[in-house]
Parts: sequence; structure tokens; C-alpha cells
Amino acid sequence: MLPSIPFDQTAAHKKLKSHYKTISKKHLRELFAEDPKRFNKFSIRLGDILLDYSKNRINGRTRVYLSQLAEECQLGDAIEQMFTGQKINATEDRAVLHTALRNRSNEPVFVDGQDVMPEINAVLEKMKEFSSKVRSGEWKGYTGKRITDIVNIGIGGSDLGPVMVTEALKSYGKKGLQVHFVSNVDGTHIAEALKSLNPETTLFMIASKTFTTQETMANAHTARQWLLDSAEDPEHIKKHFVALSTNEEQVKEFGIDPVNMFVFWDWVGGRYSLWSAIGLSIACYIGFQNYEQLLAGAHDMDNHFRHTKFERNMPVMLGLLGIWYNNFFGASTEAILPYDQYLHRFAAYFQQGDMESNGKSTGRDGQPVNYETGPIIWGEPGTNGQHAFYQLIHQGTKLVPCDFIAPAISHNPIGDHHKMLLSNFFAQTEALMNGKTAEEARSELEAAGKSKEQVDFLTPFKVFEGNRPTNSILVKKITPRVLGSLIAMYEHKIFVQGIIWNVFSFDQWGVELGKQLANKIYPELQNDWPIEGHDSSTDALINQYKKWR
Ligand SMILES: O=P(O)(O)OC[C@H]1O[C@H](O)[C@H](O)[C@@H](O)[C@@H]1O
Repeated sequence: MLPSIPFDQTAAHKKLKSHYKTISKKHLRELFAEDPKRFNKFSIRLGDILLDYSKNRINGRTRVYLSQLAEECQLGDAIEQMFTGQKINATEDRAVLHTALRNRSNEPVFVDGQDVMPEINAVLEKMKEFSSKVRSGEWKGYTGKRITDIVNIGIGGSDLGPVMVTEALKSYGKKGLQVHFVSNVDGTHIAEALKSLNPETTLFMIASKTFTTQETMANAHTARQWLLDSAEDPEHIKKHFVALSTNEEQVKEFGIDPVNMFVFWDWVGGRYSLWSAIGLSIACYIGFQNYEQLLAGAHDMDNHFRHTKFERNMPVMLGLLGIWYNNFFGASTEAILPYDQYLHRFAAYFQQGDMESNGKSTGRDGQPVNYETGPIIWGEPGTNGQHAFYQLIHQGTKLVPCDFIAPAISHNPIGDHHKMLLSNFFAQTEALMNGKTAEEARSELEAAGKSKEQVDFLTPFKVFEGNRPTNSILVKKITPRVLGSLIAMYEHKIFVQGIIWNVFSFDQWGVELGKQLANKIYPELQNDWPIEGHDSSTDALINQYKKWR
């Protein structure tokens, strides 16, 4: 059982609160001037990943207090509880073992006294065999042709991870094999996906932990009908449908041969499932060896997280810095800004990862928390974001701590593109930190030949306060291994924060209400009679819809 320690009542919280009064008056420029070794002090290197967190509004003392906060909240014990299969997801009475899925050491991990590694390895072996058959063309469709297109049908965690990773590792993708993702119950999604596909060469992966999710089941049935419209004989389904799920009964009921089922377990959270059978589309697309590298990268980060003291621990420091801004500076959002077009779904992926995990307001003691918990996560790749929303980050009234991520080596070294991209990456964090003083703005305007009146008028608009905190995550190259480490780093950051905020990070009760209400309204839409019984707004909207459809 995880401890339940209200974080705002810890001694470290008190210290941080009064320390904040000093630090918040300091400009990052001053902090850098005071300490020439700042980068050395506040950066961590792990293999091909460098985390520079020196451009944060902290000094050595801040880090000491933040680490004390983690100690007081018994983070170390909580980490051990997760890795050793304790049922830390208490509201669902489940262990949390995505780390076992990528446990390349193969050391036993026990749940209820049973080692889970043999079954994990068996599924990985099955994924290896299957993916190599699909890639080599040995796996054939109902007319004997090789598979050219994989359609993953799933939503939430059964979609976002595979989408993000296959996009991020596109340069490792197999030629002649396309992956498509259908998630939305909006018929447009599947209709558009199927438009260009040939049933003879298309393989569907029905990805659903529960195999009861409305959207996924609706899309899966539509896909099955689409296949049968051409293949006719239901016997052919087994050549074109596989299931990735924990629910064997429902898979059978749908008509997928259990031989074509890739299982995982209730101790894999949906938003942490790309390391499980849910990763099959990834393994087929980039090849099993590369998929194993992804797992290995995550395992590297797992080891680092589990065995490194807090002050040198990437996920711990990222988590603590997030708490520093969220709970002491009052920042309510965090931006993730990858300077890598391949990572264009990275922020979207962690919107679910973070917001579904820590978007909670009940403490582990069952009491409402009276402090802020999970932030709003958002972001887009640079440099696009610079021309869209960076104005607010630079000069708006809100504090937006940002993570900047970039690879030193591009997969597409065309001309000077990468140098231009990276010059923007470096320039942005520098500008956010330093800002521009009124004097600097004035002299720039004067140098540009502006009149005295123009200089007086324009100067206030050209001033940048700076002092905007950023983390820079510079990696050598976005390889499967580096990506695996990056994903695991953010997963563990979320874990750290959930422990300290005293919430349960691995359930998602908040998603249920919408589902329940939609299920109630769905039958009301089956006829054209006006309805009543909801509030006046909902009644009127439904009735207008019935008139218009
Ligand atoms: O994999 P499934 O059982 O179909 O669930 C898909 C998704 O359903 C819900 O929205 C949950 O909140 C998500 O965490 C989950 O990933």
C-alpha cells in the first residue's frame, strides 16, 4: 500500500513556501551570474540523453528542499513498490508493471506470488514470429497476397502510443508496409482510412485492453463488414484480424481466432501499454529488433530511475521542477516542444499519459486535496509553434514552463535545415531566459534609425521580461533506444508527481461518466420522437438534431 502523506503538510513544503519568496524575486540572469558552474550543477547525462535544467528558477537550496519533499513523501519506497509488483493501483486493486514488460534483465517480477516474466517473454516471442511473417510476406491475405497495410483500431492508450512511436520512428519503417490508425467513432475516420485500402492486403489489429470500448468495437465491426463485403467467407477473417487484448472471452465472441490473439494483463495501464501486445503495429512496422531496442531504452531509464539518487535522477528532477512551478509559482500548464518533426505526436501522447494519470482531486486518503495537482499538457513541434503560440510564452501574463527536446543528428540531413532548426532550439531557451531589457530594446530601435518619438512609443512593446523557465533535452539522435528512454522518463516523471500529490495515478474514473451518459442517450437517438427528461439545454439540442438529421 502506498503511503498517504498530504504534501502541503510536509516540512519540506513549508520550507519551499518561504524559499519561494526569495527565489521568485530573482531573475534567471542573476542566478547564472551568481554561479558560473550552473550548467554542471543542474544537468544530467544518461547515455545519449542530456537533460539541462539549469534554466530553471532554482538554486542549490531549492533542489535540496525539493529532494527533501520527495524523501518525506517516501518516493523511494513507492518506486520500489511499483517495480516489485505491489498493488499500488489500489482503487482497481492492481499492480502497475509496465516496467516488467521491458525488463530486459529478465529478473523475476512477482504478482500475487507468480513470476510474470515467462508470460511476458512468451508474448514477445509470439510478436516476434508474427511481425517477421508479416514483414517477410509469409503471412498472406485471403487471395494469397502479402500484407501491405496494417490498420490499428483502438482508442486512448490503445492508439496514442502506437501512433506516436510509429510516427517518431518513421525512418525505421518498412518500405511497402503502411500503418494506419483508426480511433474515432466518427465514421469519417474509418471511411477515410479504408478509402485507399485493398481488403486482400489489409490486416486489422483490434487493440483494446477491455475489448468492450464502444468506439473500438464499432470500428472493428465496420472493418469486419468491409472485409466480408469482398472476402465473403467468414473463414477469411482469421487472415485479416488479430486482437490485442486482455479479454479472451470478448475476443472470441467477436470472432477472432484465439490463436490470433496477443494477450496482456490487467497490471498494464492503458496509457502505459505500448510496451505490451498493444505495440504489435510498432513491431511490424519498424521490425522486432528495433522494437526490442525501444524496450531496452525504456529499461535503461527504468534502471536509472530506480537506482539513482534524487538529485541526479532525470524523472525525479523533472517531476520536482513541475511541482515547483505548479504548486508554488501557480503555473497551470506545461508545454512539450520537440524540435523534431517525427515527434509531432509526442505532446499529444503525454496529454493522455499525464492528464489521465494525475488529473485527480481526491487524495489517496479519500479526502479532497486542497492544492493543485496535474497540469495541463500541450505542445507542438518547433519551429511551427514559434509562429503560432510562442508569443504568449514570451510576453503573455501566464507562466508556461517548457520542455524543449531536440536531436543533434537528423534522420534527414538535407542542406542546412538541421542547423537552422537547432539554432532556433538554442535561441528560444536563451531568449526565454534572458528576455530583453528596455535599454536593449531602446538601443536596437535607435540603431534601426527610429525617431525619438518612435523609440519612446515602441520600447515598452519590445521589452521581454525573460525569466521564463525551460528544460532542454538534447539527444544524440532519435533512435528506437533513445525514444524508449525518453518515453519512460516522462512516464516516471508522472509517477513522481502522483506520489507527491498523494493521488492514485493509475486509475481513470473521470473517463467513466461521459461513457455512461452517452450510453443512456444512444437509445434515445434511435427514433424521431421528441424527448424530454434531461435539462432544457440537452433536450433542446437532441430535439434539434432529430429535426435536422
Ligand atoms: O484499451 P481499451 O480498453 O479499449 O481502452 C481505451 C481507453 O479507454 C478509456 O478512455 C480509458 O480512459 C483509457 O485509459 C483507455 O486507454
